[in-house]
Amino acid sequence: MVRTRVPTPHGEIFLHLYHNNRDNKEHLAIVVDPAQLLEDRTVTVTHAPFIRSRSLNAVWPRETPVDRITRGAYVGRLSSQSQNPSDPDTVVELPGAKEVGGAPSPLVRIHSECFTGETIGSMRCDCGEQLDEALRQIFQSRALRTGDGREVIVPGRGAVVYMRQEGRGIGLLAKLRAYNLQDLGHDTVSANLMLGHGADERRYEVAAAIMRDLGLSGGESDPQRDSGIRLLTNNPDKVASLEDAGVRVTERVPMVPRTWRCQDEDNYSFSKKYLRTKVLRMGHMLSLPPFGGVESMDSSYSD
Ligand SMILES: Nc1nc2c(ncn2[C@@H]2O[C@H](COP(=O)(O)OP(=O)(O)OP(=O)(O)O)[C@@H](O)[C@H]2O)c(=O)[nH]1
Repeated sequence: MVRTRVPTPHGEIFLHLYHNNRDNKEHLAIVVDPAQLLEDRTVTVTHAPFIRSRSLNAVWPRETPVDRITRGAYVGRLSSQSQNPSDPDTVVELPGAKEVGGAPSPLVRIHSECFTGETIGSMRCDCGEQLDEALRQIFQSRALRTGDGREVIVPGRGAVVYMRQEGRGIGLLAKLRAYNLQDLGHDTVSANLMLGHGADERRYEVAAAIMRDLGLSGGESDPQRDSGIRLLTNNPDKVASLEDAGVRVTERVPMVPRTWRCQDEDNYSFSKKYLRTKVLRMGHMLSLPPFGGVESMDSSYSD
């Protein structure tokens, strides 16, 4: 596993790159945890547990300090406290302030690769905006009240686990073929089935393993410190598959498409069939907007 640090307009994020023995892909975790950057000691923010990779921090047999630095395990800039995943419970303190409780659980998005939506801005789907919106929400700070009545701003924290599962797992070439079938009038589910694929071929065991490695599975040995995660998704299969794989999801946070939030009917026309298919054929947990009319759905193919 390799980690690197990336400054962004929002702040800094850590990229963790994972290899695995299930598929031949390099999956990513995009980790937002301000505790990792904490150097200003006028405000002490510690979290329980830290979003910290177990496999990265483990010392490998016979590795030299240089080996550790190149694979990203060098953590010299961090405090000894923030390196220790068994630190005590979340405490947010200002000098003289009492303890602050109720810091929210980390916010996590399991995001599937979409070259067309994320890289070239295709409006056939909402994948690009979902990635941006997930990071925006993860970075979002919260105000909490201290025991002595003051407000403390707690920086947002969480992760995007970025899975290389292009086209719901069928790959880019098959997805482009599916687009051609969609242009002939079929919806996303039928197009996949006509190509001999499943409606959704994604699996989530590798994502769950990455979350376990980051301490985000809710499987901490001490239940007092185990806050579980809040998961950003509308997809019931994703929630069920992660829970089956041992991840404790304490809250599902919906992702409402931008065109629905902004009642942007013009741009909704590009993704209308895609979004309606998610709700009507894939069971995504969203209420359709009261505008945009009705697009005919395929019924000739079923799972
Ligand atoms: N096969 C196929 N895949 C698509 C299409 N459009 C986007 N995708 C892929 O769909 C995946 C995103 O999945 P979605 O079903 O949109 O959303 P989700 O991740 O299941 O659910 P949320 O967590 O609620 O966003 C990415 O891998 C995209 O590449 C399409 O028309 N056909």
